[in-house]
Amino acid sequence: MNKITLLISCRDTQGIIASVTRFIYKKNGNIIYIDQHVDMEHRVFFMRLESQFVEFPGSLEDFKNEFGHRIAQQYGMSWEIHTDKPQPQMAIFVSRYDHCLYDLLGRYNSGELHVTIPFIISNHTDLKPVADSFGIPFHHIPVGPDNKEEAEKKQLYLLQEAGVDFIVLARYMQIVSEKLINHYPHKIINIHHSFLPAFPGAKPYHSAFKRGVKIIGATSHYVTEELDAGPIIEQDITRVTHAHSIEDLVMKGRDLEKIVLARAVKLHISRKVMAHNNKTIVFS
Ligand SMILES: Nc1nc2c(c(=O)[nH]1)N[C@@H](CN(C=O)c1ccc(C(=O)N[C@@H](CCC(=O)O)C(=O)O)cc1)CN2
Repeated sequence: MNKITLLISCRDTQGIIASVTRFIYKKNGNIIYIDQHVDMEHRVFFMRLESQFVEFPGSLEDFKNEFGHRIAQQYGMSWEIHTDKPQPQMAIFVSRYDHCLYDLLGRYNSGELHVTIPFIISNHTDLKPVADSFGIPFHHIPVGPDNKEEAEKKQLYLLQEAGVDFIVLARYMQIVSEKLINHYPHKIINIHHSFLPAFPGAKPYHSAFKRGVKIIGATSHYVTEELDAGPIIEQDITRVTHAHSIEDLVMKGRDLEKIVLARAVKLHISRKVMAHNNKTIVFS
């Protein structure tokens, strides 16, 4: 069975759903999922639709061209059509912390993540044995104050050569540049180890401990140039008390980071996230 996932956004007006579903119907598609949201403040309409086809009507390119000319242009839509095959290519960037990397590779190994991981990139060599144990190529690209541009050129070459679709920063402790972000707009997913907007930056657990908070959290967001300020995809929290040391906060936080990052990555893979005005619509 052929399945497509359609994501659209456009100025809100009457008849959008009717026009789109009629087009799918005329192409003998069976709609198996449909959800929509209207940003009432900005009058913007968002929709996610999945349709199955017993026999896909011609080529995907022809389908896209016809949808573009007959429907999307009429409403001034931004739109994407995705198929389940080929699986998206997901690159992982990591530094020295291994908990998110192990979690993602474990889920990948058990078939939970419908992606292909072509390689892992790191600015340190510490986690190469982890990559080796899962049989995934590991590229060590050191990053220092004097070679950030050169390092990113190497990263971009590997990413483009492998046809990478999106990047996961699994506790990658380097600021990525506008150049890399512009090549992958809303396609770089970071896990930040705090309940944003509280405690951005490299040492949130220390800041949380010093502040004496009673709740800590983790946030997964799309990366933008501004540090830890991109559209939030997923968050979660846990309660802490005066009795918890910084080390306790770090340990409790790690579990949250793994869960939140995995949820965000799976939502992205399922094409259930649409970014708009530095926020996200996350379909169920
Ligand atoms: N352009 C962006 N790059 C990155 C983001 C982001 O939101 N936008 N998130 C970070 C991850 N991160 C927190 O989640 C983070 C990573 C690193 C730092 C930091 O201050 N790094 C120092 C160097 C630290 C080191 O070498 O260990 C630096 O780069 O000068 C803060 C927050 C990933 N990149």
